[in-house]
Amino acid sequence: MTDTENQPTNEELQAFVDSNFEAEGLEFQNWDPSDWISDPPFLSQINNSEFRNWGNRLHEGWKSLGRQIKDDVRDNPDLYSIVYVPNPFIVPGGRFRESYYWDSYWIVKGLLISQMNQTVRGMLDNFVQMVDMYGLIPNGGRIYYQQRSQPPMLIPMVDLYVRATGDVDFLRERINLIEKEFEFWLLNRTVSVQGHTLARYNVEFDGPRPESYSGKPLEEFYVNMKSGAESGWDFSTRWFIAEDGSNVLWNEEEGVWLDYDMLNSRSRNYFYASNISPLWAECWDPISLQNSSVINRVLDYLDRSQATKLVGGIPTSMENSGQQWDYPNGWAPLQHLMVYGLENSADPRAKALAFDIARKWLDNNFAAYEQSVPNSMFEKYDVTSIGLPGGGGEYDVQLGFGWTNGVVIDFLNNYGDRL
Ligand SMILES: OC[C@H]1O[C@H](O[C@H]2O[C@H](CO)[C@@H](O)[C@H](O)[C@H]2O)[C@H](O)[C@@H](O)[C@@H]1O
Repeated sequence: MTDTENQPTNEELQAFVDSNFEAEGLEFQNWDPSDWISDPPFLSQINNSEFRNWGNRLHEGWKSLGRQIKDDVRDNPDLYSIVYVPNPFIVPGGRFRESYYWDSYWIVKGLLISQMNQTVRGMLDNFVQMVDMYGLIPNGGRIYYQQRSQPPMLIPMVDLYVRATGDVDFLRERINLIEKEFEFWLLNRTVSVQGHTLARYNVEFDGPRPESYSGKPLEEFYVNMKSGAESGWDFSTRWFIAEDGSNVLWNEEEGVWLDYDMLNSRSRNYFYASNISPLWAECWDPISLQNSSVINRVLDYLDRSQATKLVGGIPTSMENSGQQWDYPNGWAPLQHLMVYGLENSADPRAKALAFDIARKWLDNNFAAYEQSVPNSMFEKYDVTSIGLPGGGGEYDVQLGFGWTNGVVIDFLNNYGDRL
């Protein structure tokens, strides 16, 4: 910096990086998962032979997305940006070469169907260790992600694991740290609205996101950007209109849960695929919301929104902003939340819609897989067509792809006998 009077050119910066940093990926060693089996039982339940072969390829894909951190990172952590964790894990893929917190829920879902229980156990232990080290689970497994988390999925992940394996001792032995993560959210990410406690994403650190430096010197801007990233929806018009915020979220006029604008004390009437996530989380109050009518009202809302009419799945929003968490992109986790929110309601009309969304999503992902060379799974898809990856935002669409593969394996497992 002295040589360049604190004004290095891009070329000088690149030359410094090349001569002082190792190439990417050298923090890992080979890993051959010992719990990987050929021909896991879920494949035999898939009637369509093309889908069965595809499911098999995705099951094989866990090996190429698996990573084990080498011992030198443990011994010399200051030389690396990756957070040392002892157990192997599955990464999303592409530019995302570390573990990601909320992505792992859908990865775990797929791994359990692939019967890779030991891998899941290790991944959960890694997360529990991060809670112990940092008091929260960082957005991703890099030291520069320590200031913020992502949608809190540790408890749902442990729930998936314990239900699949019956390993209650695992939970018993780690319950204190699992509770510690829950307390982090209660203490640091809640606000009181109309006498209710609401959770929100809120990262009160200034400075730009370290992984995506842009140089705009505005503290509030940075806090908003990081809070958006903590939501996992970086970025979307959902965060650009006003601040985001049971009963406070339920909107009686629309018949659905909406984001809440705390500045203006009112609902924000925009379609987001997350609007029906209370159905998935089963956290709505059947008594005050009159159980029987809620599902019908939500189905009518979805019908009016037009979001269920697109050929390739559910869009993230209906705003075409050029951001990646907006129309016309569909993301695997949002399809999954929508499908199981509807499926678990046990209402016949809702279950039919759940199947329709799952089928459209599979058709879209499969066509894109078949049409790409080499055959690829994508981070997101365009849901206004069949067979095209999504786009927009601050980086090119990534291939791999952890949560996409997990959701496809889950849909094939659940609906494969009807496809
Ligand atoms: O699939 C991994 C994650 O990918 C996106 O976000 C990540 O990249 C952003 C840009 O570098 C970064 O700001 C963010 O914090 C990362 O998580 C996606 O938006 C995430 O939902 C996803 O977990």
